Amino acid sequence: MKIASYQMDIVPGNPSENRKKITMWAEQVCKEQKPDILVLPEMWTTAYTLPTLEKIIREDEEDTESFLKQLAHKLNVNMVAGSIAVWEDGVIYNRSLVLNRKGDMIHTYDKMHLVPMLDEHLYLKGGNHSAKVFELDGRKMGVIICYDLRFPELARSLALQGVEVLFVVAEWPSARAGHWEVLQQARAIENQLFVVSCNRIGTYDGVEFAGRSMVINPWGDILSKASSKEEETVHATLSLDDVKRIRKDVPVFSSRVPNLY
Ligand SMILES: NC(=O)CCC(=O)C(=O)O
Repeated sequence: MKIASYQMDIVPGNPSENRKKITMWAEQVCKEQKPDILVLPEMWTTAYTLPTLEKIIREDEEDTESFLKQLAHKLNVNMVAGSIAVWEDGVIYNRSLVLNRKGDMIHTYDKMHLVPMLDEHLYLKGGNHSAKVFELDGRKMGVIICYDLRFPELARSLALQGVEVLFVVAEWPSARAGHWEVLQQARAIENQLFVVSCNRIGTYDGVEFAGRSMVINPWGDILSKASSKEEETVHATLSLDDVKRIRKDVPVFSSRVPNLY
């Protein structure tokens, strides 16, 4: 299974420019590499333009969900389309979207842990539905959003639902870049699954973002990793049978004693 993760800079508060960037990138990467899954970062239509987010979303002249459906269908590619700010019933959610090759929206997830360090809780509402598994090309996967990475219980609950690939879509700041790398490896090792991340680069409102998007195998090895400052695509081919093999060699799941903790 071939992955292409787009470590991009985001034009703040300008959904149409960001849609254009993604169209150009997706068309090129699909033509040259023929990936099975494209991955985008967190809040890629707007960046963290939190105080003006509602205005930006309401004035956006195109529906991003329809845009993504058309793109996935046209390119015959699955998309873990990062997350976007969605205005619904008077509140804003940070919502992750997943589409299959036919352009069907097969999964959504609203970020449940809002990040206090970026004041997200002052402007957004946290999701109150548990994270669920989705299937792309017949394999079980899950997606979490940025700060969610700090909560091992969430990744474990997805692993227990059978997830083999965990996507982490992010706008993770450089100030905590060390945590970004180690936590991804920890989630991959403890849950014996692939971790595929997509972080943004660039700076907004004085915050510099860390890049370093990566793909990690279920043993914890980094298969592919982007730089900290450049727009680039992280490519990797996932051998999904490694999940079963590693879980057999180190049988963590059958050694658990959840009644004791
Ligand atoms: N966008 C985010 O959720 C950032 C998370 C973060 O800065 C951290 O966990 O540290």
